[in-house]
Amino acid sequence: MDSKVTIVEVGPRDGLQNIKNQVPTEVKTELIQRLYDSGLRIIEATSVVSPKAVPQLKDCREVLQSKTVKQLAQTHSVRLPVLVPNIKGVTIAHSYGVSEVAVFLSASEGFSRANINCTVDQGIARAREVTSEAKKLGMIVRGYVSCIFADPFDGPTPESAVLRVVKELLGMGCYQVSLGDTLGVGSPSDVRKLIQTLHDNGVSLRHLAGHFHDTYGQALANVWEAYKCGIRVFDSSVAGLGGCPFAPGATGNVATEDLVYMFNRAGVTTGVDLDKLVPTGRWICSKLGIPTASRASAAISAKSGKGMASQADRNTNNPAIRLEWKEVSKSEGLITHRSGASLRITMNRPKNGNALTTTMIEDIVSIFSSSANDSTISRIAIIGSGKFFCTGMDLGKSTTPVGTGEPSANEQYERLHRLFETIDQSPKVTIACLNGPAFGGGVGLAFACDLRLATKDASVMLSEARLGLCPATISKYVVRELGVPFAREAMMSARRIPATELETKGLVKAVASDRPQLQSALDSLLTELRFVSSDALKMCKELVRVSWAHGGQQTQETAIKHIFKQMMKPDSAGSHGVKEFQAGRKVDWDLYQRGKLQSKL
Ligand SMILES: CC(C)(COP(=O)([O-])OP(=O)([O-])OC[C@H]1O[C@@H](n2cnc3c(N)ncnc32)[C@H](O)[C@@H]1OP(=O)([O-])[O-])[C@@H](O)C(=O)NCCC(=O)NCCSC(=O)C[C@@](C)(O)CC(=O)[O-]
Repeated sequence: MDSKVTIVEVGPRDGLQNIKNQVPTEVKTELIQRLYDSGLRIIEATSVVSPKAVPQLKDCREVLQSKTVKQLAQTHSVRLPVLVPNIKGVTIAHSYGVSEVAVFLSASEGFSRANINCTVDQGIARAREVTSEAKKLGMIVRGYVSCIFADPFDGPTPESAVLRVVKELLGMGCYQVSLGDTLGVGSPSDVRKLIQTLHDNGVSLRHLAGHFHDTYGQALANVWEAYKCGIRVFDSSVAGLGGCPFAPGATGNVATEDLVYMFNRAGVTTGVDLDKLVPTGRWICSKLGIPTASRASAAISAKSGKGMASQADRNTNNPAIRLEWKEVSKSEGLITHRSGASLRITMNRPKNGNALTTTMIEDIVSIFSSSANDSTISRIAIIGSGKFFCTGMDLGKSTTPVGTGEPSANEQYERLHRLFETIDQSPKVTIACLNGPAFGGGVGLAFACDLRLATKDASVMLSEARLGLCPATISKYVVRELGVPFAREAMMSARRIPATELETKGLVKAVASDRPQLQSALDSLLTELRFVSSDALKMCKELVRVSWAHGGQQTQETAIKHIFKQMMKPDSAGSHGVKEFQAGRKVDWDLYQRGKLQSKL
């Protein structure tokens, strides 16, 4: 078997075409450069299609005339094909000096109509025209056939339909046809059967490429099977990005990193440097704010300790997620800032590890209580200043009530109970930002909150037993969040549990490399949360609370029914959200809330 394969990197086109938020042109061109630097030598740069159909790639002209693309094209060491659907696309591409285009057809009617607004026959006629024009202009043309195994609207695709389109594309002058499992539903046995049929009907395998999406986790296996059948060219996308806006439910392409890893292990040359490609995948994911879909990349990053950095990078590199915070109050040991509908409480006794004094406890309770009825506030974060998040109750000689007997013990119990219960019962989204270690009551603060972010140096320690105490008032929240076995072990060992361990167990949402990145991760999370309704989250919190406390009992059923009725009301957030969904609009719930309040004034 030939021990060399060619990879057609489709990340900048297929990978990005379905991303909702507009990716800046500079990011797209930097991605192309980085892919080139990783050794990829065929990179589909963009598509020149209707900006209404694919708004994400509406900056195709800017990409094509960018310094990066122009310089790369001049080196003649890389091919930068561009996807075009019609003569307009070829003409535009040609005017920007493009020397290779790709035409695309569907083997099935439903997807053809959705994707290019015509029947398969009309698509073939259009592709013939496009190919002929492109060749006249001196370009080479690649062909794609989509939906080789199934169509999202029509169901399974007959092999005869694929054969027909492949033959048409080759007949009109495409030098190669890429077989697209657009839905990502095929498995290796389907791949073998189809390739066999094409081969038996006179299609040379030298003219075929594989393009496998990974919806059912079969993409890499499909590549391997196609390779064993004799295919030597594969399309893939860095970090497994991608998906077609017209193929609902389909996920990204096979990840280039996984492909390279697999072929490297098999001694098959790809020309790609995995050590450079993996950071490229991490980088683009950080820019898009999404995790990688590449298993190889995740494993390699974890091994080199880069996984956490990538999480942090993902939260800091995006300039759009820096929020403006304004100080709104300051008291002994606490500073409160506000940004829109979010509050951030900073425990500010760094010299004492932010140990909780009576005043601090009362002030925290007061902030949470007053915001509970304030519909202009949707989210509350709590963070520490200095090295520690919070070292728990103040155990100073003159301040601690430990060992002082009944009346002060009762007072302290009431105070702590009120603190944790007020946070736990808050109808707002509550977020603990562990900027450093938390001990005892500090751990309680963290686990009475809904969500947690942490720096990599943060940790939690239920240190009480070392002092002859036990995590009494906080046990309610700690046991609920940690689960019985882990909570028992954490209490009994009184050991330091690092943020990374908490992250692995899903107890911390993200780990940042340092404090500035923690702040950035918080800003990013708060921004994400604007797009979920605070009313809906209040109901979600209630559902979780009731299933924890009364799971399987009538109380739970009654509460669910009550929440369900609230949700279905004509003036509910749900009623607005569903209408906006039907109109194809994404709701910024902070703006919605503000509008609602203004209309009441
Ligand atoms: C095919 C059309 C154009 C038909 O769209 P249409 O609405 O039938 O045709 P139209 O000619 O009336 O064009 C509509 C508007 O688009 C403009 N337009 C028209 N063409 C272009 C062009 N080239 N560049 C820029 N603008 C263009 C045109 O000027 C007009 O603008 P308006 O007058 O309304 O302002 C449209 O449906 C379309 O652009 N579809 C693109 C679909 C697409 O890009 N899908 C994703 C790629 S395919 C894929 O991902 C699968 C693949 C390849 O990866 C393999 C696999 O996995 O299967």
